[in-house]
Amino acid sequence: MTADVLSKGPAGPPPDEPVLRLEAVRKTYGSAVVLRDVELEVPAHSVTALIGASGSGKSTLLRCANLLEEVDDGAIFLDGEEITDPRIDQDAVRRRIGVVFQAYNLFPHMTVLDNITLAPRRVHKVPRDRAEADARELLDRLGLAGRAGEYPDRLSGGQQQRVAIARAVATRPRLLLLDEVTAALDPELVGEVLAVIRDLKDEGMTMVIATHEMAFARDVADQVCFLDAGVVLERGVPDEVFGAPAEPRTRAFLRRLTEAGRL
Ligand SMILES: Nc1ncnc2c1ncn2[C@@H]1O[C@H](COP(=O)(O)OP(=O)(O)OP(=O)(O)O)[C@@H](O)[C@H]1O
Repeated sequence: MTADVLSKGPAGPPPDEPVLRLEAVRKTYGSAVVLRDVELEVPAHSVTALIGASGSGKSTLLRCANLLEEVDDGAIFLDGEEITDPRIDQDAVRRRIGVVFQAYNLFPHMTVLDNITLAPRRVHKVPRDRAEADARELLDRLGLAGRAGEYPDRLSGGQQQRVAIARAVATRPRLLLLDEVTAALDPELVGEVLAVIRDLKDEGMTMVIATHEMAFARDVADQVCFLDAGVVLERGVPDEVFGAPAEPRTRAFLRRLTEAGRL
């Protein structure tokens, strides 16, 4: 898919406007500062990987971007529109952002097909026939053809997570946020989920991915941001951040991973 196909025409944002932009974002929980002056730009059709130790603020950043958390200071823009403006219609913003978490959060009493078509039909008012045809096509692409009528508990963790990703992209979001989507999976199921994310990248989906899968981040990301205690300490293309990190704390983080056999 080309940028032309996805652009919003004359009324849309300027072509060089990042899909997501964070300006001096600060987030606290009580007296703890969890995000500190975070700046981030996510260009259209690019993948940003957020890496960093547990507790460094990766999930919080994603939750702020999706307005699940209120920022204390700074501003967040989606296609150039400030979404942290209190006058904004938050539901309308969330309709433009897909989110997938570590826990798949599928509705257990609904079939795979109903899980995927619920938001397109109820929220986006897509007619049932159309929503179901789109969902079946998606399932096909994600290697889940024939699973439409199953209930989630009949599927493996990897299959459930692929359904969760299908559900998130069924509404054709402008931006997809993925938070540790392989963390709950058995190691042998991780690859199938990562393959799906790689396919979405190839189709031009703009994504921000919080991950502990360093090899994947290095392989799939256009930009890697290393978070350390709520600060984006280092950012760059994967070869810079992984190959020649400038900051001692990035080097120490990567060394720990190497020693643990995870890099
Ligand atoms: N709702 C909350 N209330 C209070 N503190 C919170 C809350 N959510 C997160 N925190 C704290 O904010 C900090 C950042 O957490 P966050 O989940 O964003 O880190 P993370 O980098 O995503 O970690 P992980 O890799 O383990 O998922 C942590 O110290 C965490 O304890």
